[in-house]
Amino acid sequence: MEVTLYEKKKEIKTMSREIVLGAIKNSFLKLNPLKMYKNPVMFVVEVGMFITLLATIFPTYFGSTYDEVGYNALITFILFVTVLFANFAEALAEGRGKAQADTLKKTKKETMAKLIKSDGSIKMVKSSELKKGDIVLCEAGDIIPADGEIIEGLAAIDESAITGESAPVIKEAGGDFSSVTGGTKVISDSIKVQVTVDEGESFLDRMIKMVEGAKRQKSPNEIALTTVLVSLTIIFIIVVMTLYPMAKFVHVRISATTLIALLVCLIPTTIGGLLSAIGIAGMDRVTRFNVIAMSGKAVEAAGDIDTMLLDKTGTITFGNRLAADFIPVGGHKKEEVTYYALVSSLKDLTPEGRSIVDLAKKMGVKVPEDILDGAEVIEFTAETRMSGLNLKDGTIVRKGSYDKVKEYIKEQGGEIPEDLDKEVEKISLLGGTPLVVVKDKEVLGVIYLKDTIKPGMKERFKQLRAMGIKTIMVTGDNPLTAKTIAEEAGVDEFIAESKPEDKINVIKREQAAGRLVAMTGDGTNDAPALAQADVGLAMNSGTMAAKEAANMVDLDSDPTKIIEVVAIGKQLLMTRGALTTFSIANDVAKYFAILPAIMSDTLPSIKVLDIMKLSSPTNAILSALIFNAIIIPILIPIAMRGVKYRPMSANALLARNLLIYGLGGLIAPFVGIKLIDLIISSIF
Ligand SMILES: Nc1ncnc2c1ncn2[C@@H]1O[C@H](COP(=O)(O)OP(=O)(O)OP(=O)(O)O)[C@@H](O)[C@H]1O
Ligand SMILES: [K+]
Ligand SMILES: [Mg+2]
Repeated sequence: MEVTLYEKKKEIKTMSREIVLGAIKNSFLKLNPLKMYKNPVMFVVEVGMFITLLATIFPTYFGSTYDEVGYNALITFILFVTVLFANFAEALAEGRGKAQADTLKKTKKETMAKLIKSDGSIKMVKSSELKKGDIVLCEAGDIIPADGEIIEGLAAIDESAITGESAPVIKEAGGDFSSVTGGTKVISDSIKVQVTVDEGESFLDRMIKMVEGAKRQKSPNEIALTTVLVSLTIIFIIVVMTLYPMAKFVHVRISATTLIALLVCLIPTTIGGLLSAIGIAGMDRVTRFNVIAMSGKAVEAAGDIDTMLLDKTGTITFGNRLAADFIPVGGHKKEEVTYYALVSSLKDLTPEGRSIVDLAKKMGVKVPEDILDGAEVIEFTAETRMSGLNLKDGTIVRKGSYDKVKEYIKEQGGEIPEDLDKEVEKISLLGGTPLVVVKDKEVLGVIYLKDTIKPGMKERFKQLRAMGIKTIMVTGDNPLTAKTIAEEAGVDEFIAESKPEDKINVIKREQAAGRLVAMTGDGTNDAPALAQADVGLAMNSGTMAAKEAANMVDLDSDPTKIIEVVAIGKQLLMTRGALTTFSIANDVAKYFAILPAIMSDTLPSIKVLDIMKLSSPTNAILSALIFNAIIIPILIPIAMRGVKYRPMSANALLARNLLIYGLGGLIAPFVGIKLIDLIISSIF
């Protein structure tokens, strides 16, 4: 099973000359101990370096002889390079984000806004002067001055500055596509926009802060791991310190420099040096998928997801549910149901409604020109699942979901035709959505709304199952349609005829069972559920409320991208785990490489342990320390790219990683140190 992980990745230059040069400069700036202490393991190395530096200048105070000044200087230099390598890893990871932030900042320039005053007149003001609640006019060619909701009109908007997608999107007042983002451009028509945020809190501001890492805080997982690394470091400091009196007791002289070299080899410098780079790079990978994550914690939570909530229409299916046929029931004629289906949809602006009008007109059905005069519009809501018109002559026309229409007919005291069930079932078994058409209290027939499952969904759900993630489809559609689509797409569970609040209940139920839940959504009524979910991915096309509640926003508005986000989160957790395993295994191996070499001169009995046969004790220490330093840059590509990822269960992954990174970590130092020793001994 292959992963589709990087398929859609936008090709952004990841490692430009500027980024590398900037990272080199920043790795020196990060040497400042006031910054360095935030990375405790590397801070210990830096302190060690200062001590060996002093031992180079005043050797006798530190148990060295004047003969060893060169050795002390060399150790100091290697330690310096070790710290620098670690800083470079972090700076490189940060650099990519900074480059992206710079591009975004260019988008965020001061523009002039057409503020509509309370008397209706227009005043030109600077965009930075706008406040929440202000109403502005945006016409073709204007840059939208602030985030807001369209309160009047419809326009084509170029959002490429933010999404990178050049095709314009249509935004209009009312519904789930009414939010606009500051910095985007109106291409045609004009809209009135109510500003929804104050200066400095806009979506663009949040994006810039996020990619710059200004908001980057250590995630709980990172903090926990740092605590483990610090504990290990403290243990090794104690071990190395007790080594001194022990050596003295058996008349082995060990200088402070050698002890520090030994300490640095033993403490987890590899993972200590790469830890923050792994986290930053993980977030960066999400960003390059055009998903903005509000925190590293959110990305990691995605890696731990147990349950994923998806809606049917638009996520699993294409979502452009189009009318395909009109089917009469109860002895009515096809013309009749087609006509009233058309009438019921004349003012229905949903894609479903518009497709009904299109199909009926294509079939040649016409309505009187004055039919809408004095008619009352009943708009579709997810709550009522019906829409229609109350005509001036008293005729009531409705269309809606099977269950709601049945309720409605019962209330009106009407009859349900016997053949309705059969027709509804037929459509549902095809995975279509049946809409029942009603005139007054009579059922006329059914509209067949056709929808298609996106290609490759089955594969994707299979991958999710392989990762141990349960998928639940939550849909407003009827149980039979839901069942058909659920089976065809291969989701694990489905909930049909659900109201918006059902989503939040499902999330709460799963969380109460101790599971971490992800969901995608775009509507204002999704906002509470997006906030409740551990990972909430909002669509950029959706409402501001949804975007604010979620902890991630997909700029491409592709609901299935949650699958990639989960994969990236898992990859981030795995990379951190793998490199931690490698680092610690490495340190254990180094212990067996160096200690026999140091001791075997004076303690011949230790010789049996000296399997590496290094050229001299001094060379053993130098080789180990050099290996310890260069393993950091060698692993930078893995830290940045993430370890190879294949969907499989957590246990299988753990076993695989222990094998590769644990065993690899044990063997690598023996090979590496031996090689370096061969080189050193041939030089000196
Ligand atoms: N324009 C409309 N007029 C009347 N009824 C509609 C209209 N659109 C949809 N319906 C009915 O309402 C139901 C619920 O619609 P809603 O959009 O809330 O959910 P859905 O799109 O079916 O499911 P999902 O939650 O997967 O998107 C639909 O299954 C359909 O029966
Ligand atoms: K180490
Ligand atoms: Mg829907």
